[in-house]
Amino acid sequence: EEKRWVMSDFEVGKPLGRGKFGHVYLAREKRSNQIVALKVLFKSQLKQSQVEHQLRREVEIQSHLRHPNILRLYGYFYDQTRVYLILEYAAKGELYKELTRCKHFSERRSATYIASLARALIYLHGKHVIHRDIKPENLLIGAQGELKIADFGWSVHTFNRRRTMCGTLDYLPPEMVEKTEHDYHVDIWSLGILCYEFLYGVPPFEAKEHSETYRRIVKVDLKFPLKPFVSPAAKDLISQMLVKNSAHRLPLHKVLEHPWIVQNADPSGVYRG
Ligand SMILES: CC[C@@H](NC(=O)c1cc2[nH]nc(NC(=O)c3ccc(N4CCN(C)CC4)cc3)c2s1)c1ccccc1
Repeated sequence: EEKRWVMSDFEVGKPLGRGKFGHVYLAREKRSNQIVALKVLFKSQLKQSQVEHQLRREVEIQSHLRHPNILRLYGYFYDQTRVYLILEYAAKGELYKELTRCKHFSERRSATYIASLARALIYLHGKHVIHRDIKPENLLIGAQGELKIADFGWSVHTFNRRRTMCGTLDYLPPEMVEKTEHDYHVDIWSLGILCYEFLYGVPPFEAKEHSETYRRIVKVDLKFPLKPFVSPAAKDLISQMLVKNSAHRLPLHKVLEHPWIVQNADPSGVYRG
């Protein structure tokens, strides 16, 4: 079944966006007329950042995953200078742009997204995969408004450890900031950060200086602003996920049973507005 894809199999359309090491374009696979997203990464940039092994892992992991809230990776190919990933097209675009536009999400929308992500993480952890980079920039919205986890660049199989993070610190749990051992509980922490950011529009430990964010994370200096109004049930869920001791974080199946999720999440996992 491993088909060898080439550039001429596709008709490339408009640029959809950009990320680290490259761009992503709308494309149509000529034989099937299937619309896809073609992610084009530059080998030169991958090499100088020494992330080729990470990309291989991203492809290896994402190509074997099948879940409605995880973006499909259909295949890949490369030429002299670039690597191409053939990805599922998420027709409603990037979640972080939607969050910026709305400032913050309603409790129903937030709970619906958090429930979808919890289900996706249960599936991932069941396959011994930790995503480790759950944040708005890595979330896309499908044609029916469903959430899709994209960009498995930082994901790992639980048996092998690694660290050296770059980018925002905001989403890192204490054990990763303190560079101690970490496991799948890191994704529960990130889900808590995400829930807070959906409801308030900013992550909980945001600060001007990295050093200040670091201090607030390791101290779990969690504060709930008075505005916008957020229900006590939502705050209770967030407080049970943002716990320093990773073993005491609310397990994902308990997240799905939490009253705030039960009362606010749309059972279909799709937010219809
Ligand atoms: C998450 C970053 C990552 N992105 C992917 O892998 C991506 C994979 C993938 N599949 N579908 C996408 N869809 C879009 O990017 C998209 C953007 C805007 C859209 N709209 C504009 C507003 N309009 C009102 C509605 C339609 C629709 C779809 C993306 S991004 C990445 C990483 C490295 C290099 C490039 C891209």
